[in-house]
Amino acid sequence: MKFYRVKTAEETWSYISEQIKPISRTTNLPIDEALHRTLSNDIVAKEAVPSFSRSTVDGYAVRAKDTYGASEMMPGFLSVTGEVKMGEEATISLSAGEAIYVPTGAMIPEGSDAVVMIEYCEQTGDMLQVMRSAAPRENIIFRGEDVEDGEVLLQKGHKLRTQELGALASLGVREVPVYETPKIGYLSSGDEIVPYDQVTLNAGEIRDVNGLTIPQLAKQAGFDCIYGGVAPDDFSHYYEKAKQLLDHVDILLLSGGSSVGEKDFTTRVIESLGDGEASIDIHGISVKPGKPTIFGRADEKTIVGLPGHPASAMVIYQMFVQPLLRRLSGQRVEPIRPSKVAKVSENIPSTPGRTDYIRVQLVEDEGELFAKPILGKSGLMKTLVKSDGLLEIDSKKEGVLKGDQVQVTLF
Ligand SMILES: Nc1nc2c(c(=O)[nH]1)N[C@H]1C(S)=C(S)[C@@H](COP(=O)(O)OP(=O)(O)OC[C@H]3O[C@@H](n4cnc5c(N)ncnc54)[C@H](O)[C@@H]3O)O[C@H]1N2
Ligand code: MOO
Repeated sequence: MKFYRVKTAEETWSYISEQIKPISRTTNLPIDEALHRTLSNDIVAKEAVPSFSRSTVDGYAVRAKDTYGASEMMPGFLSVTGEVKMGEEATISLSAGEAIYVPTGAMIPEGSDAVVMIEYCEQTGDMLQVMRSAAPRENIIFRGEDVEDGEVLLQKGHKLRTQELGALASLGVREVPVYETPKIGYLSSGDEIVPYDQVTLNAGEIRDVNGLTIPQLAKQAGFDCIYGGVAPDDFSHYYEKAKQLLDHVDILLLSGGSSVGEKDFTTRVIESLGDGEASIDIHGISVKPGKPTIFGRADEKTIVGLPGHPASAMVIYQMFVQPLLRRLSGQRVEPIRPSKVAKVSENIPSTPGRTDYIRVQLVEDEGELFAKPILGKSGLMKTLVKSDGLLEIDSKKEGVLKGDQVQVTLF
């Protein structure tokens, strides 16, 4: 038995962005409940923001050209004809040679195209001395300068952060159409795996580490994840557990049994799931760690077979499952991952043709940041405990050299 349909890391990302479609269910949510959700439609502004031109300073609204040449030595003289009150309409308009007092945020009167700050003015009775010239548009936010009426403010697929919610609030949008969050199911497999809260172990048993780490990573990214327990290395029991879970979720994550051993049933389980078509699209990614990873589909739902080794499962989750979940939740663009630039502390060889994810610790030395490889087998959790992030060595390289500058993707 061999791996088949092995893909490179790049081919796997293309598969995710091209073959995986966002889940179709959408809902409308009040904006104060829509943080981190993804828009399922464009948001078109139905009004301009701001709806009136307003001053950004406390000062005098003027016609810019009336102030040209004004300086402390040669002030310009204007006559003050009134003031605009906060939150009220500017009822008077401004003519040549006139100035009207405006506080910060107040409406700019008709006829004015600039505001001179009070620091550069001196008012005596109705007479204003202006000691600095103002350029047209200076100190004014114009009507529609933030958002124009009819403008597409946000596009379908945009993930809503606090600043987007603020922009929606300014527009008076109270509800937004968003994709439903994909429901995730997670199931561990292996005769040796016991629940992680089991106090004593019998010979040969190990605790379900992935059953804790993977649902926690999903939770940290804002997804709900149903934990399905542990399936034994027995096709029909494994199949039954997976089938039950699949009925309630949009995506199923299976851990273990993804390799090519006699008891590695994950491929067969995926192929048998679903009432209609089921397929294995990827079996093996040319990466280290985590080569025995599976991407398949059954009943138009995505199923991922994660490698059993805990460090491999976490790396594959970070590099491939997380983008897959974002894609399923309708996100259009890949967000920028938090990363740090560091120098490699020692030569790290790698095999061309395979993308390596090296677990690294970031160490500061005399003001410089170094990426120190934490080498070790992918069954060892402590390699991840000691690490701050992953250094990717792409498949064309034979490694990185001591002193090379690299980007470390942080956990
Ligand atoms: N003949 C080959 N054998 C293996 C290959 C290969 O290419 N040819 N690949 C190796 C690599 S690399 C990995 S990674 C593993 C992945 O195998 P599986 O996905 O089939 O995982 P298992 O065999 O079920 O488990 C591997 C290892 O991890 C432990 N494990 C499994 N599940 C959990 C869990 N939920 N929590 C903690 N630990 C878990 C399991 O006990 C095994 O020790 O295959 C290699 N073999
Ligand atoms: O691909 Mo495995 O995860 O290296 O141990």
